[in-house]
Amino acid sequence: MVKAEQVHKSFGRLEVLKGIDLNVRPGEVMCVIGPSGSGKSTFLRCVNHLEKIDAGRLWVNGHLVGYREKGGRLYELRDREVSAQRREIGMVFQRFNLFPHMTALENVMEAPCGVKRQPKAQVRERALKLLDRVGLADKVHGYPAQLSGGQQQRVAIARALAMEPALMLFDEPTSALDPELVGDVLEVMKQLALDGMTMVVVTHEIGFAREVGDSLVFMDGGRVLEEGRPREVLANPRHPRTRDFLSKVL
Ligand SMILES: Nc1ncnc2c1ncn2[C@@H]1O[C@H](COP(=O)(O)OP(=O)(O)OP(=O)(O)O)[C@@H](O)[C@H]1O
Repeated sequence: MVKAEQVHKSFGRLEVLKGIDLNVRPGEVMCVIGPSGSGKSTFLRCVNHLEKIDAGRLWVNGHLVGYREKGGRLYELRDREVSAQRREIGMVFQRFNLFPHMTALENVMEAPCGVKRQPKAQVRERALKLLDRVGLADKVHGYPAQLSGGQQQRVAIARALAMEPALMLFDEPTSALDPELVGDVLEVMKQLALDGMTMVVVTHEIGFAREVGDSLVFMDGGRVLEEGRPREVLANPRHPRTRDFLSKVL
């Protein structure tokens, strides 16, 4: 589902990813932790075609990101090919990015996907089901300003799911929330994982990583310094930088 081989990415002279090797198999949940500026978001953005990698190879949902391989040569993808591949990926950000002038239902119905070509009644039906799935059946006509941060984030998750993605990316989805609202969002994410969704989750929620993650990755300085089963990494971090980081967040 996601396979990174020696992925490098720089912004000008700042090298942000310095040879990332990672593998997320179908149905797996990979949680990524690490200090601020370690390259976690940049990696997710590369997976979602929002940034171009400088070197290495990155496969997402079976496609080589950004390129088509033919006869041993690489050809850059056209915009519509990139769009088609991006529709197989749902992404949820720290900030919910909802349209403020649209209700929860309208926000989910607006999801950028092939669904748009379906009859409106069908799109609406599906959006209602998704809002029910994230526990917001009674809030479908609420505007973002009338919803709590946690409810807005659950609308954002429903909107990402409307594309029927094969892969969900979460970039610190609970960091902007008041502590008492975090649990509901994590519960929705846990349910998704139990339903078999493949997920990459950048998070500071160590409890979620321990309980739900199939693997835990520690990134620092643009490198993966440690990767393993969450319980093993958390109980017995091998790299001193992982140990140091965990001692601050646990
Ligand atoms: N578009 C950009 N242009 C220039 N520099 C960037 C850009 N995006 C990210 N960076 C820099 O790349 C580095 C890694 O940023 P990134 O957001 O990937 O880190 P992170 O581990 O997700 O951090 P945080 O936990 O604070 O979100 C930072 O130094 C950041 O300032």
